[in-house]
Amino acid sequence: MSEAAITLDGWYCLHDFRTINWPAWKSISTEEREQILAEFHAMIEKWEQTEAKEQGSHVIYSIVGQKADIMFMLLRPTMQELNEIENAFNKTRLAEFTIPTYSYVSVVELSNYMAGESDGDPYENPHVRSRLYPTLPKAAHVCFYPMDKRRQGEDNWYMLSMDDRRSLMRSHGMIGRSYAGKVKQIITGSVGFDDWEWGVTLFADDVLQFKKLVYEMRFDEVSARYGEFGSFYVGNILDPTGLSRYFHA
Ligand code: VOV
Repeated sequence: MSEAAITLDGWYCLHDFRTINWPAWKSISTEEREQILAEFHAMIEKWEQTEAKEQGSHVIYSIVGQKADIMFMLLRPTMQELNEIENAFNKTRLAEFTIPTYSYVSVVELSNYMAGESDGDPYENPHVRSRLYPTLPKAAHVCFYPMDKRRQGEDNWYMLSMDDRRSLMRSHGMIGRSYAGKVKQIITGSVGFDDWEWGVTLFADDVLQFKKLVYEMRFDEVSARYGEFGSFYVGNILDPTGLSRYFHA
């Protein structure tokens, strides 16, 4: 048996995709819409308080194309809290005008492929902590997709030695690092939680950098040979003002 990678696991993560029932939303009065949005904004204020206390984080994006209209990405210390938020949203009036379209459950993950020698508990290391328990960037754009590492015939990631995987991941990391300041990645592990092995969430102010990064990685062995990918979702940030504009009928 190959040596398993050791993961460090941080906050639990829910990507919640909804489609808006625009005809139903437009059919109600302006006054009713305002009441519904006030209830929704009050819920977001609570999320903001949680984020300010560094007990979780969230972002909301408008999704481009027909796979979904809106995405909530939520980070919380426990799976229970994620579920409570999901249920609380489902009980708001606004949820009556949304149709769940896709969701992804995972946990922020760091693997030990690039870990250097360092003493002590990594969970006490401030740099590691900032990656495991991140405040999500409020970047202009997001790109989300789930992925697996292939297990087919000669191309079985899970049969490679630790040294081989480490060397492949080093090359991956070098490409990633050349996008420093342009793209920020949050890798969430979902083995045992959802249908794919990882969720990849990328943040950038220049949307074209997603295409450049993902394309460049396609030629790198770890993606070219071992990467399998699900559907891609790309979106534009919705801050509180943007949200009000978004729901303005
Ligand atoms: C901004 C770019 C960027 C950077 C800097 C970066 C760096 C790194 C490092 C250093 C490491 C390993 C240690 C750790 O930190 O966990 C990883 C790990 C990982 N990555 Fe990555 N990645 C990036 C970006 C990046 C992208 C775009 C993708 C999708 C691949 C593609 O082809 O579409 C990806 C995937 C992953 C995955 C699935 C893992 C876990 C693999 C495993 O088997 O455990 N990643 N990644």
